[in-house]
This record gives sequence, structure tokens and C-alpha cells, in this order.
Amino acid sequence: MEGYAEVMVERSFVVPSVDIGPYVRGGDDVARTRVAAQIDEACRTVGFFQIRGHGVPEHVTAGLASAIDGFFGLPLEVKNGYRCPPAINRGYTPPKAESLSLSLGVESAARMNDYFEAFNVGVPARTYPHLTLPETDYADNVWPSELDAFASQVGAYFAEAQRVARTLTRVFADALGLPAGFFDAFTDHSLDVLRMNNYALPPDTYTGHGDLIGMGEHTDYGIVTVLWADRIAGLQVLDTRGVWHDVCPDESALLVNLGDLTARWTNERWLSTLHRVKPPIVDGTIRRRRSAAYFHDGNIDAVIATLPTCLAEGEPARYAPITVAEHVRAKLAGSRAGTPNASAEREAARLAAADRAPLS
Ligand SMILES: O=C(O)CCC(=O)C(=O)O
Ligand SMILES: [Fe+2]
Repeated sequence: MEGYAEVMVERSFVVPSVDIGPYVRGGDDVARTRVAAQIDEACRTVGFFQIRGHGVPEHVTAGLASAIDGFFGLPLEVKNGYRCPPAINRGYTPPKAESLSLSLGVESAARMNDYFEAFNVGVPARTYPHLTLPETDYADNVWPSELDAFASQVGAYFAEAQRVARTLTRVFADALGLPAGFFDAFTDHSLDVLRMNNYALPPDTYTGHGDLIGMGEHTDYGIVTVLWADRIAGLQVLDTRGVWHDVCPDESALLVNLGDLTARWTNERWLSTLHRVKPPIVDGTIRRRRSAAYFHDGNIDAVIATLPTCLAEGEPARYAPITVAEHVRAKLAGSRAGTPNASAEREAARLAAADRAPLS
């Protein structure tokens, strides 16, 4: 019976769902305090949660989905016309061009086998004309000229996702007992990127050899990620005991996960959770799946050092202070340029432990 109970506990993994309406529509202090407490709990235990009451209009999400369909439906040679050099995190990434596990410094057996294709847009330097921002990090966007509505559809979703990410940092300040607006100084010219992902394979692609990975295991790099995804299996999240779990958002909900910078800030009181995309294979192929990850990464020049409120008396900081530039560039050099990241020992160790644990 003991063994049975153990299995039941292992299977009871849930991604908490939180209604953030009191922060979006306005709400009284009691309602907000309740939201902040729920998010604190989710961030401590899972590092992933879903949000309702986010206020993103349905037509904006539908516009994003239509832009994704329009672009990925173009012929490969047209899509390839929108590729950018690895240092420029913009435009099209064809299947197998990126290896996410290298952002952790891990060479996986399926190296270069991440079969997702993606299109990235981000905040260009011109958004903040009063600042001198590095043009490589804050690069101009490329917009597909074949699709009239693409820029406005993606732009509308980008603005909404940015609003949601900023709202979440207001909740985080309350949840961590920090002054209201604490994160503003770290995010007022935040290096944000929206990565639209398409997981699709022609029928009978899979021959049964090797590991077929949609997107390799990784942690997200920044502060917080707002993730829109089709309600189709594929996303898997690693729990604190090293077991992978399938995660699917509820209808109309957005997924949220924390990135490494928040784990560093909080001395891992809050988790930057490892995740990957591994869709089930049926008849040699997968069901097509789309997602869009909005990465809120913080100001390029911000210094992220452990928050004193997250250190108990005498507790050492697990991480040295780092700038957003140093951290994000090392991660992107891994995933986009194939240079293994040597500075991700803590995440790589968690992954090694998980490789020895079963799938839920
Ligand atoms: O496709 C997904 O659900 C996850 C995508 C993801 O983790 C990412 O783009 O960083
Ligand atoms: Fe991710």
C-alpha cells in the first residue's frame, strides 16, 4: 500500500490556476493579497502556473494564431528569406537550427534535433529614443512582406503580453514583500522577445530511431515568460523531484513560468522550472502544435543580485550578481550559436538528476 500511495502522490502534479483579475481590473487589498499569496505558493512549489482574468481579448489571441498560421504556411524558401544571424534574436529559425539544451551547457544525444521552427520579434532600440541601447540586443524586427496583417496582429498580441508581464511583476513585488513598483527600475526598457513556435512534421517522418524532441529541455532566461499554447499535448515540466509531467493550459488561460533571473533574485525560493516539448508520436508523426512565448527579460544593463528579503539570517547567496546582458547573451550563444553555456551548472545538475528519473 505504501508503494501505491507513493505513485498516487507522484501523479497529483497540478499547475495552479490563478485569477489575476484583481490586479488587471482593479480590486481591493484583500483580493490582491489573496492573488499574491497564490502566486507565491505556485512560484515556490512549481514555477509554472496558469492565469485567468488576464484581460487579453479573444480577437487578439485569434489574430496571433492567424499570423502564426500565415507565416509558417509559407514555403520554406520564403521563410528562409527571414533568417537573421545567430547574434540577432529576430526573424525565422528553421527546424533543427537551435539546440535549447546547449543554453544549459548540455550536449544532448539529440543535439541539433529540436524540430521546432520559430519566428521572433522583439523590442527595437528605437522604442526608447532617449536611451543608447545596443542594437544587437534591441535589434529591428523583420516583417514578412507576404502577409499584410502579420505585423499588426503580432504587434497587438505583443502589447497585450507585455502588459500582462508587467502586471505579473507588480504581483511579484507584493508576493515577495517588496515595495510597490520595485521591479520598474529593472524593466523600464526591458529586453522583451516574443517567440512564436510551430511544431509540425510531415507524416511518416519518424522512423523509430533516436529521440524526437520538439524543443529541448531548458529553463527560460529572463524574469518571467507568458506562454500562449494550443491545447495539444507536448509541453512537459519537471517537478522538484525530477519527474516530467505533461502540461496543457485550460481554455482561455495563459501559462506563466519564471526564468533564471527570478531564481537568482530569490535565491531559488522561487523556481526557474526546466521544461521541454515532446509531443506524442502517432503513426510516425505528431499533431501540429503552436505556441508563443513572451519573454520579459529585464533591462539589458540591470544588475540582478539576490534580494536581501529572500535570504535568511546567515544564508549565503547561491549566485553572484550578474547583468541581464551577461546572462542572456551566454544563454543565446548556447541555443542559437551552438556554444555550450558554461555558466549554468545548477540547471544542468537538475537535468542530469531528471534523466535518471521516470516520466510521470
Ligand atoms: O511550446 C511550448 O509550449 C513551450 C515553448 C518554450 O518553452 C519556449 O519557447 O521557451
Ligand atoms: Fe521555454
